[in-house]
Amino acid sequence: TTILALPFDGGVVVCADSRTSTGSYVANRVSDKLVQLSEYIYCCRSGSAADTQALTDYVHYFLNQWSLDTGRQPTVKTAAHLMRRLIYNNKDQLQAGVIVAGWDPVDGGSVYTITLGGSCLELPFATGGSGSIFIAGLLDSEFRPNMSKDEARSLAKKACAHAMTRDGSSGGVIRTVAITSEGVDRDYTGGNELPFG
Ligand SMILES: C#CCCCC(=O)N[C@@H](Cc1ccccc1)C(=O)N[C@@H](CC(C)C)B(O)O
Repeated sequence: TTILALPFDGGVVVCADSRTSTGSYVANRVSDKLVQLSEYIYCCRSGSAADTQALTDYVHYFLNQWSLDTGRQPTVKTAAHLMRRLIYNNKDQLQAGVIVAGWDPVDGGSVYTITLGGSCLELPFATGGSGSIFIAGLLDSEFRPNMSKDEARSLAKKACAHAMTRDGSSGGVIRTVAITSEGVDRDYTGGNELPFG
């Protein structure tokens, strides 16, 4: 997997490849690793498909319940710490490396990475999954705060494409979601490969 989250002026773009693998077999070449946790918050999944599906189901449920009780939207920080608690408290049974990112009126666009051990770090931008090692330097050199939405989306796709080329566990299409106060806007690049392509 290759996942990343890049804040920009007014929001954040999240990005992922679409490969689920079991060894060298590609179990799903069109997976969706970008999961909506609440109206303006998304989770980028890496690690065990099963564990991260269960974790995002729980956090989505908790945030939805909280919004129904309070009539408010949760902050990204709240979503990230809910996720962190679940991962930390079950660390011996989970394989989940996730990025929680989104927009809220308190902090604007923000990004939290949660490691396998359950530590939660807010970062200027984040990348994760097996493919992230190939693009750490590219992003260090090319990421700038306060880019435009289109600049951030283009950089995300460029970085993800390089990782998908080099990492055998990443591939398929490049999915992105741009999250701002106006809502969420999803797209994908690639696809239409021949069935054996
Ligand atoms: C189908 C099936 C069985 C396992 C599928 C399955 O979880 N694959 C994992 C790799 C993995 C992990 C832990 C145990 C085994 C196999 C996978 O592709 N993870 C990608 C992200 C998830 C969210 C799709 B990525 O991190 O490469």
